Amino acid sequence: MTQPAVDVRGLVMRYGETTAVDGLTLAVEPGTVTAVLGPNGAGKTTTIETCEGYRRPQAGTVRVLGLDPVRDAAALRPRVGVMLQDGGAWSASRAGEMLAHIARLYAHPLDVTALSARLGLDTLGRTPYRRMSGGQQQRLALATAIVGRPELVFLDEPTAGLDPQARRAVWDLIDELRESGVTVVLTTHFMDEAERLADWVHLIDHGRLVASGTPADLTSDGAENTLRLRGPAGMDVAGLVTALPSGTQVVEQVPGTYVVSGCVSPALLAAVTAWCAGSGVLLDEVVVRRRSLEDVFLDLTGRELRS
Ligand SMILES: Nc1ncnc2c1ncn2[C@@H]1O[C@H](COP(=O)(O)OP(=O)(O)OP(=O)(O)O)[C@@H](O)[C@H]1O
Repeated sequence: MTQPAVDVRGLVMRYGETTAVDGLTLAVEPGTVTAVLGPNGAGKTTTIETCEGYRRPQAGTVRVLGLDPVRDAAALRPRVGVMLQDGGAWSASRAGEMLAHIARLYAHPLDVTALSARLGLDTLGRTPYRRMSGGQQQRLALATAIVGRPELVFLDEPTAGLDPQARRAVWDLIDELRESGVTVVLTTHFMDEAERLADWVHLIDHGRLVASGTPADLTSDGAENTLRLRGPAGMDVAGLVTALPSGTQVVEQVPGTYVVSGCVSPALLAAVTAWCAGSGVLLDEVVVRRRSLEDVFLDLTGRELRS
């Protein structure tokens, strides 16, 4: 196996009595977009900040591009882009100046004018950072993370607070980063975003890894997808079940709405429609509902609110 871009082993991080990260082990394959997901307080930011070299592991090891993020910070700085949750910019700085200044620190930066236009920062003129909207500050933080053409970029909630247009622009940019071979590690609370962008997902809770895989693996793993039928109320559910592969269940949830659960396959769909044809039943609607990443997330981390 190639050397992971990020290699976290047995990481433990505590704040006083609180164990934020509790023996976490995970790896990020180079060239992938990897999403680190978890409920509030799961330990995502602490883990990412440790990978960025802002915190020293209290136990375990962290390697980024094969290097120690604290000891080898100087060697990693030109190779790793970082987008923090709260930008960390000087309040009087202007978007264009700040981006141009940061670009000058790198040997082969992206074109600042083009990047500003892509992220809608080109119209900000002399607006100081403190007067920018949250979404503008967020986009500037993303631009500063990638302007130096990093090999690896950490994006902490890159689309939090963005409107739908800006969100799409950020998604396109992340797609392009992947296409150009950049490794992207991102945290997000938007499950549709993770499903859309990530090649790989690590789900963490209480500072530990609870699941890992591609979005497709996670949503199909042991999952019972469902088929939802709408038709006449009071259909012969018992008769339908006998016509379907063993293990399939059918429930009339409310009159006229039926949920068929089991292994949803083309054969199951054909068996349902064949039974309907044989029984003279005309369905109004047949919907295949696949488990989403959000279903997996809620199943694994529970539905109660986190503080
Ligand atoms: N500087 C700090 N001092 C004390 N406790 C902290 C500090 N930073 C984080 N914590 C605690 O550590 C735990 C993990 O926090 P962390 O910010 O890493 O989680 P997270 O998964 O990023 O959460 P969120 O999704 O809300 O951003 C939480 O219980 C949090 O309250």
